[in-house]
Amino acid sequence: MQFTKGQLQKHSSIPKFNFFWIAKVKVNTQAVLKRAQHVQGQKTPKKQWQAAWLLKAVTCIDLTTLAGDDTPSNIHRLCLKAIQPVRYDLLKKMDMHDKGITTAAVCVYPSRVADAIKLLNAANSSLPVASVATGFPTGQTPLETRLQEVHMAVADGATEIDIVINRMLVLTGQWEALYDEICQFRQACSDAHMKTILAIGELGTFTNVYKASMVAMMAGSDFIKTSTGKEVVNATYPVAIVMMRAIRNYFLCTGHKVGFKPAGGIRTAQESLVWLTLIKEELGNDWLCPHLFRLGASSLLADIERQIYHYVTGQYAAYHELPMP
Ligand SMILES: O=C[C@H](O)COP(=O)(O)O
Repeated sequence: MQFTKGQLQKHSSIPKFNFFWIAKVKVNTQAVLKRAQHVQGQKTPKKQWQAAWLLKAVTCIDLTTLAGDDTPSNIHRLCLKAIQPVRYDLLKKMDMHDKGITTAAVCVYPSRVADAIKLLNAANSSLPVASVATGFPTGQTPLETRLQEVHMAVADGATEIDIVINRMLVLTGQWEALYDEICQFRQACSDAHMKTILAIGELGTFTNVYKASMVAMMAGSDFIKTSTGKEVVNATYPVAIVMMRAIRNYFLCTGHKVGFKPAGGIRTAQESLVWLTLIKEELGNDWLCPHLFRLGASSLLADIERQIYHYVTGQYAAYHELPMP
């Protein structure tokens, strides 16, 4: 299940930096923590409803590999898994084999974009290739280098770019400079879908997370994303609530829907159900689709397929029965 270019929402004109939207913000930490605790304690769907939600989660995954030892061969295996994320016979038993279920995208380093494009073209697949860029994961390279990286990933065929923000600009309160930098990334992305990674584990406070979310959206991000997966703290529910409230407020102010991508440390099917519940409750059903919600994960799919196997067969799969990339 893929989205077309037409479904990707682009800001028709990038709104100007509006200091008023962030000037007096103060996040109520206790209220956020209480809400996060509540959502984790809620019951999640069971039986066939759980299986349906898990398939929905699969279609929202950016299947990721971001490792120093990535090679063309593991990128090829990743792409094949993204094209057929759940075993055909399991989908057939669920009568879902002809529904075009794929992950939302594959996500790789810029140097591996060409490998992914090559395999996907050979497999006649139009699955999007996302690439991290801008000095991922720290963003600590000169601006020119970061911009060049975006240009190169786009030139190699990435249609989605996951940029990282400059945390120094957040921690020193330089909001307008942060806006200017993200606007430059937006321009460099051209028609590519831009997901802005806040690296929430390094922003210090919930208030900074809210402000950075707002600035990233003002600068034309299609998605805001929690983390690189390389920080000590990655996707957490309290931070997600702060980011989702920023998305909601931005929508109320502008009428523009920005997507949300939690990433980093999401490994179990049960967690994916909590994420889907949270997005449904905080932002509504419109966000329950790959063009407004992604799960950035390298190993989540393995557990989801395992749970689907259990739902279909009543047994847990041995490792060799569900090969992973
Ligand atoms: O953007 C995706 C993350 O880097 C994946 O993190 P993970 O390996 O903890 O699933």
